[in-house]
This record gives sequence, structure tokens and C-alpha cells, in this order.
Amino acid sequence: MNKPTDIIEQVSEPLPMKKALSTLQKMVLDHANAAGSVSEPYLQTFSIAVSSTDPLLWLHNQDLYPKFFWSNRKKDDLVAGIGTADVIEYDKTGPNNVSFDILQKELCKKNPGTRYFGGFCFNNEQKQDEQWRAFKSFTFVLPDIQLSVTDGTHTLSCHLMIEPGENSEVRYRRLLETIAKINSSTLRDIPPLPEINSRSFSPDKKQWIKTCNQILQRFQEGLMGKIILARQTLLEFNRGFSPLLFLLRYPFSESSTYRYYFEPEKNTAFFSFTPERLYRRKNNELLTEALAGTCSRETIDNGNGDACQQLLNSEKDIREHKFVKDTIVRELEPICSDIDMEERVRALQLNRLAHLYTQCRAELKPEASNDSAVLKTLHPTPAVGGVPKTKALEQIIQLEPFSRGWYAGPVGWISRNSAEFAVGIRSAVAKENMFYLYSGAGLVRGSNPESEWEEVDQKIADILAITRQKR
Ligand SMILES: C=C(O[C@H]1C=CC=C(C(=O)O)[C@@H]1O)C(=O)O
Ligand SMILES: [Mg+2]
Repeated sequence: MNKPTDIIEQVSEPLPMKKALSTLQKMVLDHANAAGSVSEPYLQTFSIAVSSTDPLLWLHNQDLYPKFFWSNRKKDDLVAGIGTADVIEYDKTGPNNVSFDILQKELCKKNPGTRYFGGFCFNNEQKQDEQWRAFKSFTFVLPDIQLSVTDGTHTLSCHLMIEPGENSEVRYRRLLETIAKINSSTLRDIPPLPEINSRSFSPDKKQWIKTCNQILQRFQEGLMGKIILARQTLLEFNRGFSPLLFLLRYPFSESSTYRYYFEPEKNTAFFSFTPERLYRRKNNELLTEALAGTCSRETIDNGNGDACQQLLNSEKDIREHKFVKDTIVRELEPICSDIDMEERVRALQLNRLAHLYTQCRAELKPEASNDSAVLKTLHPTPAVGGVPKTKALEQIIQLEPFSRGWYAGPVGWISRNSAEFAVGIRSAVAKENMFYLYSGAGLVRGSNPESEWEEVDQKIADILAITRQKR
């Protein structure tokens, strides 16, 4: 057998889904007959062009788990995946750096020429609330089957991982059974969401204001420069349903956000509509950014004002942004040979919000051209943590009345030489009929607790609007 990743591709005109599935089965079967044993992890990828299919609808029509979905901001890289050909996961409390190293080490062993999709919790030192149980400290999945859309080209692939000492025949048989379970129907029926029974906030507004004032006092004492405090909004629906409905109903065509979804068990999922990239790496080339400082259209001139202009003139938001920008540059210095952070701050217009935004390109030193080094350096930026970092992280655990789980953690994909991680904000974790929404706001000297409460409301407004759609 060849090593370590074999890519078996059938080059043909795009086939309709049903035909593509049966052709994939044939390709797998042909290789199953030549199977042998392996001395190191061996990965096979089979792929075939398939005719245009909406990956979210396709995912919605499947009844296999886990499920995931990824779309980058430009929407030229979409992937829907199901099942596990392989998983790299970890579930012990401890420093984030340990998690990053473990993922890196396991990935190196497999050296995959294809992508694993997953995420990390925000702070693995924190004991997590029950709704996060299925997500673990981190989970990265190589799916059995995936439908990807890259630059408009649709590809159906399946993966097969054989570990040393494993019976490869069993693996092939299992994969063939999984392909046989794929539903090729293109049903477009997207049911409305059920009714909401109750909604509650943690902390409530009174407690939020009290905590913010405590923090403002710390700023006065010169103990801290910035901290991001988050809120949890709990929605209780009158019955359980597929959280994927939130993605199917998200008005994404108008917004330049990532869309991330991971459903490890049926109806238990984490999803995020985040505008924020943590980084994109290709070999030693790194792209990252500072995104912090917010203005919502609704809050100026009844929605008629220019949120971008307002933001560029806001001294408090510029300062809030600068903490992130300066920290990124300072922390990248030891691991980069070249850093090019944009001088000028721009405003980025989203659906209802605008953010201050600066892009950064950097070249990683050879010894730091790996994702563990980059994750340790960048996560969490002061767009979700604070300054100084360690102090802010301690305060977050002490002051927030819930655990963050994967909220604000790195979510995305990783492979042998490249990776892309978004920051899992504007997110929710769903467990049957309970949906926990998370969002936060950066506090700096001069922040107004009431306005920060409203800023968080605006940040989850896109998700909440979906619950009000009638059909
Ligand atoms: C922490 C969040 O947003 C961050 C990203 C952009 C703007 C932010 C702000 O202006 O406070 C936050 O730092 C969140 O949405 O949960
Ligand atoms: Mg802000």
C-alpha cells in the first residue's frame, strides 16, 4: 500500500448524486479487494465530481452522526461532512497548550493530505457545564463522507483510515455500509422552528451592570486594561429539533461571516456565525486580524446612520481595537520573521453591525511553522480574552456565571500543511429543546455597562431573528 495519504479520484463530468454514490461504492470496492495490513496509519481518500447540490440541504437530509458544516467568509470553501473515518479528541481538564500540543502530535503521526474539522474549548482549565459534555476539550473529525464546494466545484469524497494492526477488510465494509445509508434525495422541506416556552439571561441585566462596574473599578486601579465579558441567553423550545435549522434559515447571502456547525450527537450541536478569523496558515504564511470595536446600525438615527463612520470616530472603540492589534503584533514577534500589520484601521460592515478591523500578514519562522505554535500564541486574542491575558482569563472564570465551553474557542480545520480557524463567537450550543446562546463585549476604561449589554443583544440578534421566522 502507498503511504501516507492516497488520493483516488475519478475524473469525469459531474454525476448526479445517486450515480456519484454508486460510483464511489465501486471505487471503494475495487480497493477493498487489494487491501492488506499497514505498518503506519494509512489514509485513503476517494473522490468524484458531483452535480450542483446545496451542501446544507444535503446534510439536513442525512440521518448519520456526527455531522459538521464549514463555510469560510468568502463562501468559496464549503464542506458538509458526516460520520467518522477518524477522530482526534481529548477530554481532560488542563492548560490549552497541552490540548494544542496533543492535536499537533496526533496529526503529525497521521500526516494527512486532507482536512480534519473541529474545535477547541475556550479555556480548558475551566470545568464545563453539562451541555458541553459531547464536545470534549477538543474534537477533530475526518468524516466518512463529505460534500465540498470549492470555487463552485462540487465534490463528493469518502475517507478510509487504517491503523496498524487493524483489520482493513472491516474498515472497507463499514465504509461501504455508510455510503449505502446516504440519502440522495434533494428534498427542500425546511420546517419552521418550534415555539419558545421561555427565555432567560445569565447574568441578568442587574448583575451584568454590577460586574461591569467592578471591572471598571479594576481599570481605575490600573490592574487591567481590557476584558471581554460574555452573556448566556437560554431559550427553551417546546420540543427538540435539529439545530441545523438555524443554518438553513440564516440569511447568510447578505453577510460575510463564517458558518460553523458541529453536531456530535443527534440534536446536540454547537454553531457559530462568526465574522472573526483567528488565522489562516499555509506552510509558513500566516494571515490573521484584529476585529474589535462595534457599532450597530439600529442604535444610530433609527437605522439610517452610517455605523462605519460612527465607529471610525469613536475614541473608545478605537482604543478597544488597539488592544487587540498591538497584542497580536507583540505576541507574534517571537515566532515570526516578518509581520505586516495594516497601519490604518478599517470598518467592516456586517448585517446589522459594523466592526473595526485590521488585517495582518506574517511569515512564520521555520520552527514555528505549525499550528500548535500559532494557536498557543494567538488564542485568546484580546477580542475575546483581555489584557493582561492571564489575569483576564482568571477574571472571566470568576465573574461569568457559566462556563464558556467552545464559545470563543478556535473552530475550523487543520491538515498537514495548512489550517484555518475562526473564533467561535455569536454562537450557540443546543441540546434537544434547550439552546444556549453566547456573545460578549470588550470592556475598556470608559465603557458604559448599559451600552455593552445592548451591544451583546445586537451581536446575537441575527440568531434570535431566526426564532421569529414564521415559515
Ligand atoms: C466577543 C465577541 O465579539 C468580539 C469581536 C468583535 C467585537 C467585539 C467588541 O466590540 O466587543 C468583541 O471583542 C462576541 O461577539 O462574543
Ligand atoms: Mg465592543
